[in-house]
Amino acid sequence: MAIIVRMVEIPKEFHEALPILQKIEAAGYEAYFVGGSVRDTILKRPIHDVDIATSAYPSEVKSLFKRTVDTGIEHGTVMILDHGTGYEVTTFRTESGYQDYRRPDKVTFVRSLKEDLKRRDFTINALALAEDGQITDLFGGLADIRKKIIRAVGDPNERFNEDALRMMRAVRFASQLDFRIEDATMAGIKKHSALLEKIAVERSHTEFVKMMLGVDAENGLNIMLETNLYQHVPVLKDYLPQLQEIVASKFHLTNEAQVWSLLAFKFGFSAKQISSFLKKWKTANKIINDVILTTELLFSIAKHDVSNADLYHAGAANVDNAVIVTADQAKTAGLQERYNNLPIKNKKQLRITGGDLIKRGVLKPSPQLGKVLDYLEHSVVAGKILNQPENLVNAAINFLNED
Ligand SMILES: Nc1ccn([C@@H]2O[C@H](COP(=O)(O)OP(=O)(O)OP(=O)(O)O)[C@@H](O)[C@H]2O)c(=O)n1
Ligand SMILES: [Mg+2]
Repeated sequence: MAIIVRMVEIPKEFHEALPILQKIEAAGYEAYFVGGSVRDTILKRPIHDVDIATSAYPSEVKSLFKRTVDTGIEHGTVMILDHGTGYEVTTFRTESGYQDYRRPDKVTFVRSLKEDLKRRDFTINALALAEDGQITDLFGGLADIRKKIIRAVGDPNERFNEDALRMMRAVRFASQLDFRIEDATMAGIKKHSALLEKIAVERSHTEFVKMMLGVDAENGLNIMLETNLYQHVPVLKDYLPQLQEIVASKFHLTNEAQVWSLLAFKFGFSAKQISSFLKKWKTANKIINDVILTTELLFSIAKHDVSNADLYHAGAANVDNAVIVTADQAKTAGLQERYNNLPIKNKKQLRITGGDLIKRGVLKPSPQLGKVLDYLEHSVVAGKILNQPENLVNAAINFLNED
């Protein structure tokens, strides 16, 4: 049955898991490495999760090993802890139902590798690697990797109806791997783009961010526009001209905060708009905060008017973010150095405390105290007062006298 196209050397990331495959095979079943790790092996890309598929049923897998955990038993996944850090082994399966466009109503365990590979999303993800280095390629995945093509396994319409997230995965792989999406697959995405709305925002979020961080993100974003996928994720549909502008620019982002900051800046969003935008995308609060600070700094950079207070307020990480998003050395020259040379980086570095001011009799405990400390903080950052206890005390006294 198997069309064996190629032998590869088993990468070191798989070595620890080899005894698992050998044990399953010694018991008379089949076992393979599958999924993204096989694709990445051939592409010589770093391997993260190692997935194993087998013809043995979950109960049979469990009987072969001492320590197992039912991590996803209802869809056939058992984690094996006998060898190394723990590996997930999933029984070959077919899926049916998909009434909600995201998960099958029914999973059927099968003994045939072919049936298992047939239900996978793209040919490049439908390869199986045996313990001896043989690759089973039933759908032309190896040729597609060589030609840098993302092609649905079988009928793209069926694949996208089964799981609409796969449309975002296609775009993400196009960007991450610098691949082209094959015509029928592309047509399938155009036709079914609206199904993306059935998918939990968190899942689209993950794929969107991975896409924007890929080597060919401009192309990924462009495919979202061409296929109308952008109309079926939160907020983007109202900003086509701005998105086209981003597509036409060159950007190389390195973290999630930068992704959202680039969009928020181009969309001209205020802090309040950023917050509402990113809540719709279910973004973590820490990221929202960084995006607000980075975007504010981006506006100052665009106006060629960056004060020390702006840099101080943004903080080191967001100064770096703004420099990367701006992607124009002429506009950001010296900003990071200016940040590093700020007299203080946060309020705690002020060489006087509220308690000190009270002890020295500058003022009594009162709401005034906070105002005085804010004034000292801002004046030190602006370079108007030296961060030395005596200078700070004198400045506090003057401030109170003027007030
Ligand atoms: N919607 C999906 C998700 C996954 N898969 C299959 O399950 C494998 C593992 O899925 P996952 O780890 O989510 O993706 P990877 O392709 O491994 O990509 P990554 O490198 O990002 O993990 C995929 O390769 C693919 O064969 C699928 O057919 N449809
Ligand atoms: Mg994976």
